[in-house]
Amino acid sequence: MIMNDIKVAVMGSEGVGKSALIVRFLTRRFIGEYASSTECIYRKRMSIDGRQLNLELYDPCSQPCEGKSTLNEQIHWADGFVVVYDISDRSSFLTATAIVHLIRETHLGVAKRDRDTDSVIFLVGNKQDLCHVREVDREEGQRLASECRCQFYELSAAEHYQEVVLMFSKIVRNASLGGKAKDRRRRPSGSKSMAKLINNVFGKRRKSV
Ligand SMILES: Nc1nc2c(ncn2[C@@H]2O[C@H](COP(=O)(O)OP(=O)(O)OP(=O)(O)O)[C@@H](O)[C@H]2O)c(=O)[nH]1
Repeated sequence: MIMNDIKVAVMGSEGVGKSALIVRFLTRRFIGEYASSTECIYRKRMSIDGRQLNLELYDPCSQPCEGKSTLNEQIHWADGFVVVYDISDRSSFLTATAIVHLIRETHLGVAKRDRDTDSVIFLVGNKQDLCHVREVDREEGQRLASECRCQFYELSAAEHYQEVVLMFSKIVRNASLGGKAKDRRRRPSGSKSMAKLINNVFGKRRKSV
């Protein structure tokens, strides 16, 4: 049986809940405090539309660490992108905006050949359960998604399970359909973190919940 490798990068500024979303998807659990001091790739075997897929999920670490990949390397590596912000943190939305634009720019050349690129960038407003301290309106997320031709979700890794699973399943399916059995690219590796630079530019603020 032919196995397809699907690579999905989960991106966004520190503390938006990237690890929480991934862990929710992979284990069904919400793990509140999750120590992630290294970037890592999670692997999962999935069956989508009767096809067997090997999913690789890339979870960057926001702290500087040895051998960390750059945002550009992550973008080149991945077939699909989940760009996460925290609806209660406006600066994380600015970071997500910058990342989405960077992905669009990087993939523009590819997009001419491959029209499916639009369906492989998912913009996710996480921590929907914190809507009483919301700083980013749902409409703003929707607007960015339609401007940049991404799919849009508001979710809560803390409270939703089905929605999180559906979101990941959908991006894996879309990435596998767009897949022109990509010439396998290198794994993310490198030294400088573009994510860090973007965070610095927008001046991030860590919020306790
Ligand atoms: N209320 C609420 N808190 C959440 C949610 N998702 C994550 N958190 C909390 O947000 C904090 C950061 O979550 P992480 O999953 O570590 O975020 P991250 O984006 O992986 O962060 P880094 O690894 O530092 O990049 C933790 O305290 C989580 O418990 C959510 O949906 N709702």
